Amino acid sequence: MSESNPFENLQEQIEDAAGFLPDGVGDDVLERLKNPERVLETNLTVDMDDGSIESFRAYRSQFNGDRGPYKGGIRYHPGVTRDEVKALSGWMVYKCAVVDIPYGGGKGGIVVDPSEHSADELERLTRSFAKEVRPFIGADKDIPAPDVNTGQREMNWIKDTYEKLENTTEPGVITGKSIENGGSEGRVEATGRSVMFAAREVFDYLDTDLDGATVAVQGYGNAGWIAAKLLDEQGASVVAVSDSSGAIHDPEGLDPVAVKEFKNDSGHVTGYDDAEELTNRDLLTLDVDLLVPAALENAIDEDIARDVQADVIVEAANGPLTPDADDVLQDSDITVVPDILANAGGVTVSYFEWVQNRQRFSWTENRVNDELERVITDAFDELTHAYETLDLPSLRTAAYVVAIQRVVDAYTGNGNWP
Ligand SMILES: NC(=O)C1=CN([C@@H]2O[C@H](COP(=O)(O)OP(=O)(O)OC[C@H]3O[C@@H](n4cnc5c(N)ncnc54)[C@H](O)[C@@H]3O)[C@@H](O)[C@H]2O)C=CC1
Ligand SMILES: O=C(O)CCC(=O)C(=O)O
Repeated sequence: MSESNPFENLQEQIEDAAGFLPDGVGDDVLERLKNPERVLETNLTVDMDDGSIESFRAYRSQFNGDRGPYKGGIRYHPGVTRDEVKALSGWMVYKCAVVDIPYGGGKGGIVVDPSEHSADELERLTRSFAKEVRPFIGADKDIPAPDVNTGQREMNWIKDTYEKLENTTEPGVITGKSIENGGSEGRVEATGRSVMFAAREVFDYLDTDLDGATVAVQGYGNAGWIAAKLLDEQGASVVAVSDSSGAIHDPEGLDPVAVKEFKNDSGHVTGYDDAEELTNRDLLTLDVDLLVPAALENAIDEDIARDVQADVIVEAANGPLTPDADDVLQDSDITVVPDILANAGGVTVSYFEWVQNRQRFSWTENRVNDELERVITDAFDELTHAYETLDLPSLRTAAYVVAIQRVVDAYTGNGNWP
């Protein structure tokens, strides 16, 4: 994986796109668009099961709140850094803007390898984080959600801690909860589902068929495995998948559900059936119709990009391509559907969860999925419209132009500028 700094990459993406805004944007506003409003950085001290105490660095970045409360997930990973969290919070701003949901962007992270801790230790760590961020979060302030290595369990702990400390019931303080705790139908599948919708829309736009297309998926967690399953249901053939253990390949097509069951039992995708094993790099350069990076940022750098053979990339992960890789792929006429649209299903259904929590009224799974489909297809149409009418260099630039314009309009509409 490249050492490229995700925060610098985010800033480069914003700067590049801002140059294409029809009315331009002043330098002072551009600085605001490129930098977080505030970052909480703290140390969590947590009791371990053996009686010792360990401390963990933790962050919450609130990047921009011009369009609504800060919104974004919480990541548990040993590689979390302040700059990574800042970048992820910035991508949330433009993601919420491109799908036009009324949120700003935020993101949190804790430097921890969850596989090295018991459930009790993770609960104490999560509740300690919730106590630390409590003054800054709330259904109208900042609404966390799941990201890498966090899910319903952690969201339930945060909701419970917050509500006890505030002596209230406020399920909308966090999304991605279990259904019994106020979660929404369809949230677990939402990120992978929007990746599938984005793939379907771009294949249609390019006048090619998703039915029968070959697909490689990097990362077999929440986003990757659901994308693989739903793409398979659309008739695509998922020929390769990977996780941090390595990659597996079957040119005849893998069964995504059977691979997931194997991973649930064994902890990894490698060793599945008699599938050929590949390196993680080999998976990224397979000759497939569609490549879905669904692991971490900077998975594809300039060097790997030169060897990519896929015709289309749909980004399930946040920031999986470095800007240099993006340039190489553009020169090779490989179409990239950017993360801020393709994986926006997660936050969109989080928004539906928040709306349901506020209304104290639950939607059916069909309603959630239908509304999600509408949001993603409308956003894809707006993006391709901007791409064509403004003659923009890539769909990523188009997504940022649409999104930045919305953030600037909200900021200036508040009477801030010019
Ligand atoms: N969970 C969600 O709702 C959303 C997630 N995302 C993004 O999707 C990406 C994945 O997130 P989740 O699926 O939630 O995380 P997850 O923790 O469920 O899964 C991550 C997967 O990536 C694999 N992985 C890690 N390093 C790898 C490598 N070098 N090569 C191959 N596989 C590798 C892991 O083994 C695991 O299978 C992240 O970039 C996240 O920010 C984006 C929007 C929403
Ligand atoms: O569901 C959410 O609010 C945010 C999900 C997230 O962290 C992301 O889209 O990267």
